[in-house]
Amino acid sequence: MKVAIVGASGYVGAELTILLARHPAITGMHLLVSEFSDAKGIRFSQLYPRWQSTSRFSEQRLQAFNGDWLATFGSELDVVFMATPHEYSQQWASAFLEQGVKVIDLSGAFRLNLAEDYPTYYGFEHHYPQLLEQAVYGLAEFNYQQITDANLIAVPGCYPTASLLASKPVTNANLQQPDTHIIVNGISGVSGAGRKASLNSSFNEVSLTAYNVLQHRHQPEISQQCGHSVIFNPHLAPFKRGLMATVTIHCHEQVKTDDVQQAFAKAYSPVTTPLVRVTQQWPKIDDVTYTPFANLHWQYDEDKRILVVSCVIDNLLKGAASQAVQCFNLAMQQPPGAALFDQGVMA
Ligand SMILES: NC(=O)C1=CN([C@@H]2O[C@H](COP(=O)(O)OP(=O)(O)OC[C@H]3O[C@@H](n4cnc5c(N)ncnc54)[C@H](OP(=O)(O)O)[C@@H]3O)[C@@H](O)[C@H]2O)C=CC1
Ligand SMILES: CC(=O)N[C@@H](CCC(=O)OP(=O)(O)O)C(=O)O
Repeated sequence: MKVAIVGASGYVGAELTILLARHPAITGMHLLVSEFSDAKGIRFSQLYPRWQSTSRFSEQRLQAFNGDWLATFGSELDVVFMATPHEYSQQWASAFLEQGVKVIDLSGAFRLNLAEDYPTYYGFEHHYPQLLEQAVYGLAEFNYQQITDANLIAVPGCYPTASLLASKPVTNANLQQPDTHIIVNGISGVSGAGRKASLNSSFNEVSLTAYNVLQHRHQPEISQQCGHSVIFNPHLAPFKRGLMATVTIHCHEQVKTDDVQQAFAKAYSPVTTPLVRVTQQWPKIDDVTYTPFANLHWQYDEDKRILVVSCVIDNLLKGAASQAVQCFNLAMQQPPGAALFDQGVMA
């Protein structure tokens, strides 16, 4: 199969380049950047020397992407991965779909159901409401059937991935008290903000802080996918990679510890969902960085009917690139662990 990665110079695109190079079914890969990118024409390994001589496509040059490129090379592609800004993904996805290319988009351009939410949460008008209807949400552990049949896959955001892995077993089993909010406290490393320089993500400026409280674009995404009202408090922390979401859920009066146990056992098992591990202790970010795994642990107070679930992921892998590869494997009828793990161990 032949694939392209648009945004291959960015953090997420670079992780994808390395993961997909390990994929046995991929025979060709185009690495693309924006038309006026500083990275245009240079080799991937010059930008990311860590991968020099270690990966199949790392000596390839980054090419400028535009309409001419698409007209010349689009028809030879099976799948395009868009690791680009939201507005840019929104603008280009339909052109790939028209050429018969499956689109796996890692931005937020196709994650929300309603076009009218885009100006509020993303700051632009959405011009493709029909694609919002068509897009399948790529949370692989829950939407595997729809992903298998999809042409346009919206890979979840990093915070929503950890938040939903923690909360969906509970909301799918209807254990939550209806007239309450699910409260999500999220903490992300700085790579969550992407590679581009900005004052807020510069080394001397970052110190643990809440940000975008009550207005972050991931709040409607989490709420839409778990079907319950959510309060989302994101925090930025001074480490490079990794993300934790700790979720507090008020359960209804019939809920016992056994019900919670059964809800998580139904959602996750080492055989059917090997990338999600329910652990015996509270998970740490270092348990999962540089891996495609999500680790989670929960505790329930039967008297107060309060359930707390904490989930950790690598924001660039399970929160983006490796989850996109899970979607690729489902959509292209590949083994679920291809390029990701072999019997539970990183490939
Ligand atoms: N970082 C994270 O933890 C996560 C990020 N995401 C999403 O993934 C996407 C990529 O994020 P990330 O890698 O962090 O961001 P980066 O800023 O690191 O990379 C962005 C990439 O997009 C390219 N790009 C920018 N503008 C254009 C354009 N007009 N045309 C074509 N390419 C363009 C850049 O290339 P160049 O500037 O060289 O042209 C670069 O390769 C974003 O939508 C982000 O929201 C999703 C989940 C997690
Ligand atoms: C630390 C940090 O800045 N994180 C990013 C989230 C990155 C991500 O996963 O989200 P999208 O794909 O929705 O952009 C933020 O809060 O905007």
